[in-house]
Amino acid sequence: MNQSKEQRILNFVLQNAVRGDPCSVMDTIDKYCSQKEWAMNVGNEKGLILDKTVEEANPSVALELGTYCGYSAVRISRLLKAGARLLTVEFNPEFAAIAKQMIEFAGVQDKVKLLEGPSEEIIPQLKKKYEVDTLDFVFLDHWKDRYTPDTILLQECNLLRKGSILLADNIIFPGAPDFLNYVRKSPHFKCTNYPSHLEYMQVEDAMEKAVFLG
Ligand SMILES: Nc1ncnc2c1ncn2[C@@H]1O[C@H](/C=C/CNC(=O)c2cc([N+](=O)[O-])cc(O)c2O)[C@@H](O)[C@H]1O
Ligand SMILES: [Mg+2]
Repeated sequence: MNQSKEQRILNFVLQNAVRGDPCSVMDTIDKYCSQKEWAMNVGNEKGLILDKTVEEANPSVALELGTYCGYSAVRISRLLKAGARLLTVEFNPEFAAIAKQMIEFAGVQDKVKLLEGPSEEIIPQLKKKYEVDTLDFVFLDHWKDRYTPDTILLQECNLLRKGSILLADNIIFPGAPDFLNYVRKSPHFKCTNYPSHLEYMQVEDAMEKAVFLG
């Protein structure tokens, strides 16, 4: 059975990146996806916005929705302080298996916990099953029509505290119009837009930061 694109990306990393070096893994994925096969990793341009936002949040507990191949899980976890952790959620078993290997190869497995399942089921389990009090940082990069319901669910589950930072990918392309409308109209969020470009393409995109005001 011929390999999936995601398997080809992982193999390229295993054969070309430096084991235990997160930057090498990120650069190798970016090289493959810009030169060989496009894939929906956040990429290096929007990745820098992600880096700055993670550094601003300096999270003890971070959540990512939509692990895919693990590119942003590696990107985020490499910046976490000692003892901090990233919980990343992925419901496609094939992608989860790829991401697990990517995270281990990068050497960040001690900081990352990959939770396999749909976000709508996992979010309500975070407090009791995964011993989360509140989330300091949330990266939204899963199906775009899930951004709003999951943001509401995070609030309903009391997982956000005053100052929790949400960062959403793909505000322009593919677009998350209902999410943008929701957070910008809500009195509970202070929003900032970061214009950028779609990963590996000369297409306009943007990220939106939404700080929870309590
Ligand atoms: N409710 C849920 N719970 C858990 N995992 C879930 C989930 N919904 C989706 N996922 C997973 O998150 C990833 C989806 C990303 C959608 N991004 C995209 O569709 C996307 C598309 C483009 N694009 O088309 O240019 C560019 C981008 O940067 C993109 O992020 C996949 O790995 C999928 O299995
Ligand atoms: Mg994305």
